[in-house]
Amino acid sequence: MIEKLNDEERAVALAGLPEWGGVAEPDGISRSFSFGNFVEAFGFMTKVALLAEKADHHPEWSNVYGRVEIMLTTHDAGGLSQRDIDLATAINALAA
Ligand SMILES: C[C@H](O)[C@H](O)[C@H]1CNC2=NC(N)=NC(=O)C2=N1
Repeated sequence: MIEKLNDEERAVALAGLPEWGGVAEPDGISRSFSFGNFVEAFGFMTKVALLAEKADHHPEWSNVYGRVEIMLTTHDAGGLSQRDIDLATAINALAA
């Protein structure tokens, strides 16, 4: 069973993900991505979807034209876990 990160683990993880901010409710992290148009944004979402499915860890997200908002939390743990940090790191690599 995956567990929530403790305060120290959380601080270390967030320091390594400066583009991501903490979300209180639900306990997680979020990042906003901007693309030039809808096709680029949706192409990015398609890549994230494949990553997420492979990891069996799925984002809560929204898209408006070229903007994609992603929030990561672990339902099974009731908050932020290492699985969110791993997925955020992989998403950052995709967006780089
Ligand atoms: C049954 C299934 O494996 C679980 O519900 C997985 C799927 N994707 C998930 N995604 C996220 N973000 N949190 C989870 O706890 C989670 N659990």
